[in-house]
Amino acid sequence: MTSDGENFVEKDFILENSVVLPQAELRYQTYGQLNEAKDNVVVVCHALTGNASLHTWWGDLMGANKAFDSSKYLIVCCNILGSCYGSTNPQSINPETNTPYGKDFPDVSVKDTVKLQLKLIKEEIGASSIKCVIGGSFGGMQTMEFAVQGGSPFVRSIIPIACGASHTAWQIAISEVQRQAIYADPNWEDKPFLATKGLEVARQMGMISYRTAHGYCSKFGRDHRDKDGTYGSNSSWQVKSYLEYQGKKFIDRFDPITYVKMTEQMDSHDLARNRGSSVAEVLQRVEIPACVLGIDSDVLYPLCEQEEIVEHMPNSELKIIHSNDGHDGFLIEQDQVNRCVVDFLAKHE
Ligand SMILES: CC(=O)SCCNC(=O)CCNC(=O)[C@H](O)C(C)(C)COP(=O)(O)OP(=O)(O)OC[C@H]1O[C@@H](n2cnc3c(N)ncnc32)[C@H](O)[C@@H]1OP(=O)(O)O
Ligand SMILES: N[C@@H](CCO)C(=O)O
Repeated sequence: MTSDGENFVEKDFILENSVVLPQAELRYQTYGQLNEAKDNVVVVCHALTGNASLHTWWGDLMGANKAFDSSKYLIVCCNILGSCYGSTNPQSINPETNTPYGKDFPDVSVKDTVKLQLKLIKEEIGASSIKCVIGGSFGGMQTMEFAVQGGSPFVRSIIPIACGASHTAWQIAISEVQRQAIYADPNWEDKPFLATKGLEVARQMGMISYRTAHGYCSKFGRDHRDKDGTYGSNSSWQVKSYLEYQGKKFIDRFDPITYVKMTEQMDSHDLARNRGSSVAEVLQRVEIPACVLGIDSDVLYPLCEQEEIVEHMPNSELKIIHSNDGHDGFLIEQDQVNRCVVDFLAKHE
């Protein structure tokens, strides 16, 4: 049984920074049914621009005997608080002003998103425990946070993919230049939802960081549009055309303020913040089984970050996804991801 997507609503939701969201809505979609013991829930967390419709972006992992087998599990895919795919976000109406929040949308952290997702799983879904939490990139950050915040025995296992224990200076830098592109748009000051040129450029930068030199060179080479093969002022590199296309496509599904706020939310990722110990100590306390997936060509969240997690988490193993395509390998190499998830879930039935 598949839901069309529903919203979990929490009144007066207190954020980590003490700001209160009068109405915090979280979009989610379910596949399958809760068993009698209420312990067959698999939670899937999506990446930066993803959504709760799991089948639209990880479809090859769904079906009989695959990772997300809805005849065995109740699969719950949760949106991120602040995302423009159905949850409360900068376009939502601020009940205090009856106008969209816009830039006044409060800062939401990964801890806040997971706090709300945990409430959804406990109060609305009614799970007695979660069999496994799985996610890549920003979804991996939420997965790690589930393990720490949800704790054992409620969260029984995790599969974080292509992420680290905290957002590093490298990742913050890459987020920041994307935000700077948006701030440089002439509309950002007074009509920020219309700062779409900046958003296009931000997405183009993102699309470079999600891939590799090898991937770009083998896909586009030095091809340009001039049919006669000459290079001149009217020619356009194929890679330029690709990035422009990706930028244009993106502004139909995202807005500049949400992009700024969502990338800032990723930057908040730090398992150790306000937990009175180092990242290593926090990881050492996560004793549940964990299968940590890294992509060998990922330049954005390099393998050393997944190795660090496995070094400290006592019951974890590292599996490597082989790809020429870098960070987006978790979306592209679906067969490899599927195999790792199926094997891990079978081992920890
Ligand atoms: C887990 C999550 O939450 S993320 C949610 C899903 N993420 C996304 O959708 C992010 C955006 N999409 C992507 O990043 C990618 O499409 C992936 C990862 C899903 C798949 O990657 P790929 O199959 O390698 O697609 P690729 O990056 O080549 O893009 C293909 C598109 O570029 C277009 N394209 C390719 N070359 C060119 C070119 N030279 N000029 C113009 N356009 C081009 C294609 O026509 C195609 O268009 P379409 O998407 O409208 O069909
Ligand atoms: N392609 C992914 C990359 C970020 O992990 C997205 O757009 O969400």
